[in-house]
Amino acid sequence: MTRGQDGRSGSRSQSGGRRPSQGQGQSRNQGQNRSQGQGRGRPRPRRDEARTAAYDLMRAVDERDAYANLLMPSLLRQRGIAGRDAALATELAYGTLRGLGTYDEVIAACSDRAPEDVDPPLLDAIRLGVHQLLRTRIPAHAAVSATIDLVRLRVGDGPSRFANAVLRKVAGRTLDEWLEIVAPPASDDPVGNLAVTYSHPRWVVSALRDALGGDPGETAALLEADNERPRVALVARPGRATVDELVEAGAERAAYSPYGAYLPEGDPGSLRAVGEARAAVQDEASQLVALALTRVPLEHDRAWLDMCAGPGGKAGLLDAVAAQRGARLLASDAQYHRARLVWGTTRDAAVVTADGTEPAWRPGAFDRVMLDAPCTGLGALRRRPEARWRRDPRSVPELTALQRRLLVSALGAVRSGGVVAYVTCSPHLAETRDVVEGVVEGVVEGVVEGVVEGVVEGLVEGAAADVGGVEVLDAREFLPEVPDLGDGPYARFWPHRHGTDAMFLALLRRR
Ligand SMILES: C[S@@+](CC[C@H](N)C(=O)[O-])C[C@H]1O[C@@H](n2cnc3c(N)ncnc32)[C@H](O)[C@@H]1O
Repeated sequence: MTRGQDGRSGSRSQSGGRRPSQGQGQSRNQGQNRSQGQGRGRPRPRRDEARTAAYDLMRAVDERDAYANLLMPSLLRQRGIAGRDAALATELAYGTLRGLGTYDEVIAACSDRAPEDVDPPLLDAIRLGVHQLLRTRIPAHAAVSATIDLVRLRVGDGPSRFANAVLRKVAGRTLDEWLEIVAPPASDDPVGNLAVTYSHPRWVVSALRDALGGDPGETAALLEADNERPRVALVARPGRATVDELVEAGAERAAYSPYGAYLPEGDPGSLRAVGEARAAVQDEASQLVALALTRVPLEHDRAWLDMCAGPGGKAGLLDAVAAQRGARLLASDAQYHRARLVWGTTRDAAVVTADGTEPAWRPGAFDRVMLDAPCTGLGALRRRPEARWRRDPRSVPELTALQRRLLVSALGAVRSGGVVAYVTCSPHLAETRDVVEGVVEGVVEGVVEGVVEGVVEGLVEGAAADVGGVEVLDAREFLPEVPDLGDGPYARFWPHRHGTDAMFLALLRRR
């Protein structure tokens, strides 16, 4: 996994070039690698299935842009790795991918070469070793020798000497001790300090901090939560499954969503309700933003639209609620293969492939519209271990322009008095507050004029701000069971507050 310029979480100059003196860093590991004799007569390297699988996954992420969480299950299955070995392989790969921003700083401090000058296959193996040394209870000698064997098998004998030298130095200190050395002081560079400490790109730290109002303590809590593996959340689609059914199958009732449950262990696909698409894996905040849209009282309530529906998580829930109310959902996505997935999550909905910015429906046709907009996904970093390094801040302006156009189109699709939910799984202010305020103020660059009659100026402040053509509802009022959703009128979910993805919800009513 390479980190681009913008994604870099720090550099040697940031950490002031502070290097541990030679000889330091060997106490914990001294002599532990003697069995790794050099040169001839060296024992053949042993292949460790869990570590090899973790390493191969990291290489696939780097070389083929693979998604770790999608590839890992099939890789484990193909190799017949199960049980504790599968858990170890997954923990090592995901943990290393998440932590590599920190680990590269430590590697830089232990080597004459900057990480970007190290051959990527070798660098990945060293990162895997550093993760074991600094974040697991694997004994140092086992972590080092297993990594050296891995390097010899996958990269070569020569590079194993470099890896050995680096890892022996790394092993001499704890993670906290290394952070004292490699993270820039918070007083000089608060963003850099958080970026190195919690292994996030600087620009992501800045965006998340701004979204949290600048509070450094809360930003740290969020970044820490991003490094945890999320619990498996389930939704029981109403009228099709019940939470009781999921609880009987081993799940625990969710804290907030009336349709939610958490599965502490096991494969959710093995649950009967999930196999029959009556229930599904779905983040609790995703459930709640969809429910909030359905809870806004409307006199006439027949036609619902999910404008960016693929792969169909929210559409599955909206479809089930609509069926209970005698309403009908149209689920649409610009991409055919994404729209096709919605067939699997819905029963009664009509599903089409359509570009939301060029509506395939007549204006004002719908009572409720869900716009779950394409976004940077900065709120779902827990789910994809490598995602934080892949996101590019240069994509933000392009995304926000699309989000504005889609929101204008969504407001055009809803009838007078109808309601639009604008949702992102990103808390970035540019993608959330600024998009809504921009559209409400009528500042929409490059949008066909007149798509939405009556979208007029007005600043969104406080609860239920009335802004002429569009009324911004206080979204929190439709989620009374959830605390700490922010100052309104939007609802903001956070991993460190709610145990969910960071998700943004604005509810807009056409006048
Ligand atoms: C955040 S995802 C939606 C997730 C979905 N609502 C769910 O809960 O499973 C955004 C979706 O928007 C779609 N999309 C992107 N641009 C679009 C456009 N111009 N019109 C319609 N859909 C679009 C993408 O293909 C993607 O499936």
